[in-house]
Amino acid sequence: MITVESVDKHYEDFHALRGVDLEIASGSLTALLGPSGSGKSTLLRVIAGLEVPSSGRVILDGEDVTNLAPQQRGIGFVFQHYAAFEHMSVRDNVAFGLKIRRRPKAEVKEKVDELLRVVGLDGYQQRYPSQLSGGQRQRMALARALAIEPAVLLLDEPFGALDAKVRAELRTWLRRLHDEVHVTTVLVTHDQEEALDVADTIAVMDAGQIAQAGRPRDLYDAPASEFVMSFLGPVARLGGGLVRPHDLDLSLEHREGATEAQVQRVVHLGFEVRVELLPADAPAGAEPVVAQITRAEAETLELQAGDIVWVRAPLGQVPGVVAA
Ligand SMILES: Nc1ncnc2c1ncn2[C@@H]1O[C@H](COP(=O)(O)OP(=O)(O)OP(=O)(O)O)[C@@H](O)[C@H]1O
Repeated sequence: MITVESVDKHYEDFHALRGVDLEIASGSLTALLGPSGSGKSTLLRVIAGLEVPSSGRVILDGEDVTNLAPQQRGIGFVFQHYAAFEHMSVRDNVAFGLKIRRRPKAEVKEKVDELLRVVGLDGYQQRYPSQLSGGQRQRMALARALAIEPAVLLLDEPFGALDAKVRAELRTWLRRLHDEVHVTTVLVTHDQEEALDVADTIAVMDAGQIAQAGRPRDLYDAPASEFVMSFLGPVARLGGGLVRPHDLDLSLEHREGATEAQVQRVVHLGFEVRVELLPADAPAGAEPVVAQITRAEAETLELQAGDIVWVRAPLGQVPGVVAA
């Protein structure tokens, strides 16, 4: 268990972390999610011991480590741009931490082979980093971080520099790797899809504070604020409140609680259909309200640009009120 207790971090006159309290369960995969500058990396670096908090404590498995150096914390770290030893083979890169700890040769070889299998780089032992793809380099970085059997694995946008397809593959892979090795993992990301896909707990950060922490589903279904709601997925603003586009209900007749709107555009996205609507009471120049409906619904309604429809939030979810 990692406990972050009332942590503040000031950089001269900038207040980067503001009273952060967070509990990270042993064996979990927790994502720190938030916009650029919200303090994700700073919090990760405080947990790692690369930054000393201005006040507050970091407790690892019951031990106050606030004043311990990073190498005394049993932590593996992977950054976005991994600095590999370019003149060393993949085997030697992964073996590095074990050799420093003067482990017997046979044990090192066995361990490195096992790790390279786990990260899907078996057979790459003799290659050099320059002969690997970006995704393979990051997997080698993970193998290297895992080699010392850290109590905690900290990942700062580890796939950030890679293209979207490789990122998606690697996060599926990371999830499976985590299921296999169960090391307590904290992942920094600004990508909500990545966090929802991979993490079992998400802590959403906003301006140096934890806006909300919990299971991905709970955050998605019961966001504590408009900030959390809009950060975790698409939103539509209707009658002053936020709703999910797929929760909007369209009909051709007036219904209780519905708002009259004109269809601006109907976009077919395969299975789903996006309907851009302009509410009758919208001020001039307002952004359209986007509703997401199924193809079958769109066919039943026979929607076309220019049509008048009635749109409402789900019953019981009054626009203007966000679940607390
Ligand atoms: N060494 C430093 N000196 C001064 N200010 C800093 C320092 N490191 C970070 N900051 C500031 O602290 C704030 C939080 O930075 P941090 O890197 O933690 O954000 P982040 O959420 O990880 O952002 P990103 O997604 O862009 O990496 C930023 O406004 C940043 O400019």
